[in-house]
Amino acid sequence: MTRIAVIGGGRIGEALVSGLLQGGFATKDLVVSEKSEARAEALAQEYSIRVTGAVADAAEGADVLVVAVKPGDVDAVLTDLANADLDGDREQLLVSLAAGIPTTRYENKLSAGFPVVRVMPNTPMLVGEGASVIAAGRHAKAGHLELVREILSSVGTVTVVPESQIDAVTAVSGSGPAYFFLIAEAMIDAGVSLGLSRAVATELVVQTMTGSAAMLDRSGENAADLRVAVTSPGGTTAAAVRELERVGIRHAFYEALTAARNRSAELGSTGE
Ligand SMILES: NC(=O)C1=CN([C@@H]2O[C@H](COP(=O)(O)OP(=O)(O)OC[C@H]3O[C@@H](n4cnc5c(N)ncnc54)[C@H](O)[C@@H]3O)[C@@H](O)[C@H]2O)C=CC1
Ligand SMILES: O=C(O)[C@@H]1CCC=N1
Repeated sequence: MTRIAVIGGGRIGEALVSGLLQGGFATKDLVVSEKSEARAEALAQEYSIRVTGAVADAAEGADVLVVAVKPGDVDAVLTDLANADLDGDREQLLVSLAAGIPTTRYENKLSAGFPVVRVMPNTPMLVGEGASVIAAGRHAKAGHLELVREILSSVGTVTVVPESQIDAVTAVSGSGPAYFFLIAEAMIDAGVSLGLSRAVATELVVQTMTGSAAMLDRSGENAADLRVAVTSPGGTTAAAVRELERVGIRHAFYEALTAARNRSAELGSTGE
């Protein structure tokens, strides 16, 4: 069985651990390295897995090293890995979940030829509905991509792209859940302002979003056609859409995703 070390047990590290365990991954094949003691204790309790404070301790004996720390902490992890007494006989693979950080940053610090796969995950992996996008580094072979695909497919969909597209992917699916939650929040508040209880507004918004996402996924129709089907001539939806267009909702999304893409590229060059 593949042994996985997750370095950084924060929000995305925990989402991965939780998703993998729910998908049937064995607790004995999973170890987390987490530098916050409180966080380490909480993870060990919640998931009954081994959690250690030392990166090297987690990395030794693991087949796959998943880096899930903030971009600014990646260099410190790489220094720990470079100084660790890793098992030279074992073929290891490094998988980076960090936004912005290119595979070359890892390749330049690890031993020659070390395979690296860059991943942009998203938090719905916590409930097995993640969208993970993977890109091969210079030394990653088809078999390495396949292994990463196999691991991540237990927590959602997996798409392969060239690394040059990962910043754009980060803007769409990595940050995407936040846009979605922001819209949900705004719709709930708007429902409350129209006199609905928060409980009723929340229930309606959650089901409307779940149902609409299911239609988009399963109906075979595109988003524009599905929206048109709800928009009766002279009706309520047309009145609402007119307001959304007046305040520039499309332009807002173009600008927002461009800002996220640019920020991802910036994280790659500065790390902060
Ligand atoms: N939160 C999200 O939706 C997404 C996050 N990401 C990426 O995942 C990475 C982690 O993000 P979050 O989980 O949100 O951050 P976070 O701050 O919640 O988690 C990072 C964790 O790493 C730990 N850590 C830092 N340095 C460490 C070290 N040297 N050894 C062991 N543990 C260490 C911290 O104590 C913290 O618990 C980032 O690089 C981010 O760009 C990618 C996609 C989505
Ligand atoms: O906001 C961030 O930087 C991370 C990367 C994608 C989602 N969250």
